[in-house]
Amino acid sequence: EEGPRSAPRPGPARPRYLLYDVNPPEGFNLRRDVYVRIASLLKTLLKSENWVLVLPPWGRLYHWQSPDILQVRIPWSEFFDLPSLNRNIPVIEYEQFLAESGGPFIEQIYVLQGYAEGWKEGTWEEKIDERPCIDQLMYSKDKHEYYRGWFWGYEETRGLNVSCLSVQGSASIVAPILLKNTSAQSVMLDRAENLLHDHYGGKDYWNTRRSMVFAKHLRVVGDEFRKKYLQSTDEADRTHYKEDWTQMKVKMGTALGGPYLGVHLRRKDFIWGHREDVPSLQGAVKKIRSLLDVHKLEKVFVATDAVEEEIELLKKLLPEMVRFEPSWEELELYKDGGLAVIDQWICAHARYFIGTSVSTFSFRIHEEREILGFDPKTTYNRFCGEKEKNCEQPTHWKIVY
Ligand SMILES: C[C@@H]1O[C@H](OP(=O)(O)OP(=O)(O)OC[C@H]2O[C@@H](n3cnc4c(=O)[nH]c(N)nc43)[C@H](O)[C@@H]2O)[C@@H](O)[C@H](O)[C@@H]1O
Repeated sequence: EEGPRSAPRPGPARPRYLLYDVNPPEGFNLRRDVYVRIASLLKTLLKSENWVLVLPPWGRLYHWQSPDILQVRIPWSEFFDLPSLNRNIPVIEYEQFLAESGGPFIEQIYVLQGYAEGWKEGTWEEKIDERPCIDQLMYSKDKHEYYRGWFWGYEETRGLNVSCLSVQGSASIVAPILLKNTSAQSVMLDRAENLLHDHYGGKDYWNTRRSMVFAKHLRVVGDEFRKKYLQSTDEADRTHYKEDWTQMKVKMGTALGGPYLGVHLRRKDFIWGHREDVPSLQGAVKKIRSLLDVHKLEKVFVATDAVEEEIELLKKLLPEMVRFEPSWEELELYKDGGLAVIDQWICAHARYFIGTSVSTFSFRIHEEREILGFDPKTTYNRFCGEKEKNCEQPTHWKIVY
């Protein structure tokens, strides 16, 4: 058999486990980006040893504020298709790690941090060193000398060793430390967002990104909504999807998209900071109306995290807007993460898309549309703030196969 699935795994039969976590305030779609960085580290490790990536359970995210539902210890399979991830790199869920490794212990934890002294201007160099911890540790020793920590809400998990690594560089810079400086069977990198991409926008980047296929049950919900409320089907829209991402390679400009405008309107913390690059609701609606006109579209699908008051105002300003409004049962079933996926999936299938400045939620929609084969002109668009002088549009990151 050919392809990444059959890639040989050198080394002993028993794998070593790589775990990671991200700074608590970071959101869902920033975390998806950190996964891509860690996946390229794992690819580097696999060149010399047998490693498996343990997927960090989702939960306790700042933005997941829906009341009355418990959103911790959520496995990746609730949002993503595990077989698809496994066609890129070997991954397992945390529960499987617990079962396989026989215990709640993570042998070595490295907390990644910057350099206390910063760096001198104009002298950027990649480096990594074991250093004293700068910030107060989020781990503490219990009476048995084991380390306790957040561990994704798994209260029985313990760390055996915790130390800090000052790092300035791309993900694979950690590889020599994992291969030579430690013999721990399981190693966790905390604050993994401190690592940069090995090669942003390159072939490995896109392979990993393409492997992050949304879970089928969420895609089905999005597809049914498109059909029912937006007259959008894959046949009519020329968005042909293959379940196996390794078999999918669409020529740019092939996809037409459904007869609607897709909008991602990020609010909450994006407006609380009074940022110049985010529009008022009136400004956004004005832009939406002009786009509907230019592209001769009648329907507009809006994905937003706006608070109830703002939604009410939006409804007044734009009565024809279509949104995915979950019932209580749907919310409980899909959770805030699943609703984000459904919104993104519907925006990804629109004839034309416009998003919010520097929101990773919008960036992930750009990528999804790039995978589906949309003309970049219909994708890399964002709202401008009313007072913004130089409203630069998002960069086109061309897919590489
Ligand atoms: C200020 C920064 O903002 C960054 O947010 P940004 O890139 O927009 O995007 P995310 O990292 O996804 O975080 C925003 C979260 O808010 C919710 N959300 C935002 N827009 C929508 C929407 O249209 N529909 C639905 N269903 N949910 C939405 C959702 O839970 C999403 O994961 C954070 O990642 C950083 O950690 C930091 O907080």
